[in-house]
Amino acid sequence: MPKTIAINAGSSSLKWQLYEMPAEKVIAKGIVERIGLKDSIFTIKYGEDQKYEETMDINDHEVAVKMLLDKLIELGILASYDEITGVGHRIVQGGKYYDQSVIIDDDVLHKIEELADFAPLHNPANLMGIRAFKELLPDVTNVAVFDTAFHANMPESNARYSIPKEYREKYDLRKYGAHGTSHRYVAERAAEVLGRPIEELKIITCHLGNGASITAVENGQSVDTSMGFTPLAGVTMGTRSGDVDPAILQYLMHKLNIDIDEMLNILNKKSGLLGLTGISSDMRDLEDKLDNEDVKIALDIFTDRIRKYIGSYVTTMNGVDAIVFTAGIGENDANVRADVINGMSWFGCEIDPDKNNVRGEEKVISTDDSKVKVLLVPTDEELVIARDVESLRKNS
Ligand SMILES: Nc1ncnc2c1ncn2[C@@H]1O[C@H](COP(=O)(O)OP(=O)(O)O)[C@@H](O)[C@H]1O
Ligand SMILES: CC(=O)OP(=O)(O)O
Ligand SMILES: [Mg+2]
Repeated sequence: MPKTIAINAGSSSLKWQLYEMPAEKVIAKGIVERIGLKDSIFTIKYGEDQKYEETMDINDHEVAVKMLLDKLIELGILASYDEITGVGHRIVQGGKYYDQSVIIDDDVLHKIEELADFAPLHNPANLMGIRAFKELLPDVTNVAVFDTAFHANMPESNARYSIPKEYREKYDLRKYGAHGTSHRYVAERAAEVLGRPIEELKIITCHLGNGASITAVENGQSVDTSMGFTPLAGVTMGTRSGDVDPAILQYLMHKLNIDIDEMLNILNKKSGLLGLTGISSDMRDLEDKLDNEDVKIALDIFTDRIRKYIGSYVTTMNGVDAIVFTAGIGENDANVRADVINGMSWFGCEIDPDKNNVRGEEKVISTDDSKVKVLLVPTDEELVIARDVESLRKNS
């Protein structure tokens, strides 16, 4: 049976899942963390609860991929490399070029590279993943699945910034959004759970992971989303500021005597929950520290910004039928879900504390008479990637 690997490469990590297709069965999955640092951590989960873990120095993505392929054989998960018929890569930015997944050739590779400024934390890392697989498995089909694809056809009035037309046209300045694979998947699942055609629904999807974004989905299409030209915009995230007054940049750059790269590094990597608390970017490290005033305010900011985007998207769509929570925080954190929804009773939205007391399960968590349904839907970007690889591979 053909096997497909779905890859989500970050700057210092590589998450992957190996599927048997078309059965869509996960046969192994894992993560390589701390690539390029001392004591990289290599983990594989497979079979019935079996786990392989090793700590060693893994210098770059190619070494990580080589080790992954070797271990798949050593652990008997694969008999040979030839069993892998497709590799799918999560690519954050597809810019103006892509509104659907494509097989990666030299031109695609070049465009992903060209778009690095449109997703500086992500596209360069995604490229490292592609190059590593192309080097080690040169004959296998590689497919790019873009975070931006789902948002590519949003109404112009939502995608444009109020800046001079000449710059917009010359430099492709617009809202591209991100996490689209996840927003699309959870919106479709939510319609399924509610037993209604997605074409009839107005849905707001909240992808709350390390990066976080909110999307308005009408008629099954993304009509607006909180991330912008890059994934820095929108709600407060783990280390990213989300929306700020752009005049802060000039003011701080003068005060600190720093250049724009350093300024953006502060907004991308030192802000958000980490910057607000000075403690951690990880929600799990903050929730037991509510006696710390900065932590308390940071968590209020986190949920408040999400609630404001939801409110604005209710206006964008002139209504909402369902609000969906997903990703690391959205799937695991009942307090965040409750804090976001409590205070929205004015438009008929009420969470059921008992139903909400759950983790990672696909279900409705609003009260029976809540006019707007609230759902928890675990995302599965890897499955969407594997499906796209399989369909492009078959048709190529
Ligand atoms: N049990 C939990 N409670 C609260 N937050 C959690 C929990 N588990 C994971 N998270 C949060 O999820 C985040 C990671 O989400 P994830 O979707 O995996 O992010 P990414 O794909 O961007 O790496 C972590 O930063 C952490 O804050
Ligand atoms: C686009 C984005 O923010 O992705 P991630 O959440 O994986 O950082
Ligand atoms: Mg993610």
